[in-house]
Amino acid sequence: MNSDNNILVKLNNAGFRQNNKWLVEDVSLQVEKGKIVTLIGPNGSGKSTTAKIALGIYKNIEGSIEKNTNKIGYVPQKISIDWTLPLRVKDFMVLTENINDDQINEALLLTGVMHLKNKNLGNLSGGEFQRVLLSRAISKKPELLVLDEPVQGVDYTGEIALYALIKKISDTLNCGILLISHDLHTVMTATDHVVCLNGHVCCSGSPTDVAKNSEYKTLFGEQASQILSVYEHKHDHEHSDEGRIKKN
Ligand SMILES: Nc1ncnc2c1ncn2[C@@H]1O[C@H](COP(=O)(O)OP(=O)(O)OP(=O)(O)O)[C@@H](O)[C@H]1O
Repeated sequence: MNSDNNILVKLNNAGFRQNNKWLVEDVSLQVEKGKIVTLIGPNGSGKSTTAKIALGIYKNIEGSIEKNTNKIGYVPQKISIDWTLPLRVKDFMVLTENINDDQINEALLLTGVMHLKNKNLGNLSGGEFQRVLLSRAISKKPELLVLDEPVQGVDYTGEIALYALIKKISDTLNCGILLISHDLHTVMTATDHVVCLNGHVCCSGSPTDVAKNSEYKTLFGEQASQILSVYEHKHDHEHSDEGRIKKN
């Protein structure tokens, strides 16, 4: 899976400056088919800017970007909707995407919200709305999916379910996902590679490696790395030569 053929987008020392200010600089990362790469970092650390660089939204970037697909789905961080207008889910889906009813149905089925197809957008819960946004983004079966904080307005249980759904989408469509998240706790469960930003790349690697990294601990506090204990396999015993368990 790690061959160059699988690389969907690659940033090489990429950065973006505006009005003589670096929004983010020197970011190198790649997203491959079927893999989830997560950007974490404090507010204003350049996560959305990095996602927009990967999407090719900014011109005149520093460094370079290699994009090997144009089949891209995007859930932006902010979306402006006039909530007073009656707008059904199925109408919303076709507002920006040229898709037919079969594509709408397939996307809504995958995200588990088929039953909301004729519901008014304004009546959805936070979690339901995020699923509709995901449905719209996957309706054309993208190879690359960029999700900027897709668990906004969702409670803790809902967050876990949404991250599980994102993993399911990655597995089902075999698409690469660039995910932005504030949520260190749940993100650890469904990501292959983490890039920790603070205007530049502070550290990157597997979730376990990043959580142990001293720069990560400085940014998020010692407590943040303790969350890993929930996920790490605690080997509290030894095995005898015959494979039997010897308690420590
Ligand atoms: N269009 C813009 N013009 C000028 N500065 C900008 C612009 N967009 C973002 N910035 C600044 O660039 C920096 C990085 O912003 P960015 O939105 O990428 O951070 P972020 O990590 O996604 O933040 P958050 O977690 O708060 O969403 C911030 O200091 C922000 O104020």
